[in-house]
Amino acid sequence: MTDAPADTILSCTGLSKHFAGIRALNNVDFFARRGEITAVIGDNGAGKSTLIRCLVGVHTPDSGSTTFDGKPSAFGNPDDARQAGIETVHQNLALVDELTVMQNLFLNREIVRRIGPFAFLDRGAMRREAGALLSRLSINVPSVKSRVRRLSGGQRQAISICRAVGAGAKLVVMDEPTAALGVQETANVEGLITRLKAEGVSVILISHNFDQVMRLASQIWVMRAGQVVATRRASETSGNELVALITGASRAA
Ligand SMILES: Nc1ncnc2c1ncn2[C@@H]1O[C@H](COP(=O)(O)OP(=O)(O)OP(=O)(O)O)[C@@H](O)[C@H]1O
Repeated sequence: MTDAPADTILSCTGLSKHFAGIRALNNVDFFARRGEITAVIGDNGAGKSTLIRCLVGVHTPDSGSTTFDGKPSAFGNPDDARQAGIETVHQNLALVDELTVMQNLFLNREIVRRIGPFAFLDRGAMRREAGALLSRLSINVPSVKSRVRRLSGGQRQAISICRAVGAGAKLVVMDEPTAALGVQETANVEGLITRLKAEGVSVILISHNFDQVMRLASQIWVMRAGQVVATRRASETSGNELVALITGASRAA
């Protein structure tokens, strides 16, 4: 493959993974550059999610090596990846419906104030920080006190992404972030992804939406049957070429 460039934030070499007779990943080399949006595309079952899950500690690869932020990174579980600065925004959003926007943003990283031997949740500080984060990322929700179950799909997706940024992610991995959204909400979430990039956050985006990939990504990786079959700068490819690479009509590597 193309050698990983100096500004690589995450990479893997020779990554393989099988499940009970299915070779889901076969000797995959991949990299994502710092501060860029990197897309991974491919047909159903191509191995996109398995690749991402191996990179963020959900699956243990059978073989191969990975690096993150300049260091070897064999994450044993997603918490280790999170500690290192990788947040994953899943298709089935991990938000708690009955909690407020603020509570979701600070889930498992609540701000605590200590007075003598006592510890209190500092709701004022969390409200202020939540408000500042939403406004910095131009996310519109009725209030930080709104229950997440009252929000639209696009607002919920935005809160998930916002939580990743609030947690200090250097890299946010998104698996089909707009698959369930309408046109306007998709545009809002795409705007947010672009703002992450402007803030210097690196993004890996799995998407079936070619137009979206061409609009957002700088580098596009194409997978087929568990392998990377091509990688392209978005500026040097076209929707037609990507379709040909995905289906195997083009064998260019
Ligand atoms: N936990 C698992 N157990 C068994 N097989 C699995 C598991 N996860 C993935 N696979 C298989 O591995 C292959 C790659 O699946 P993967 O989900 O990575 O593809 P994908 O490109 O993300 O597809 P999609 O776009 O449909 O999500 C498929 O054949 C899939 O059925």
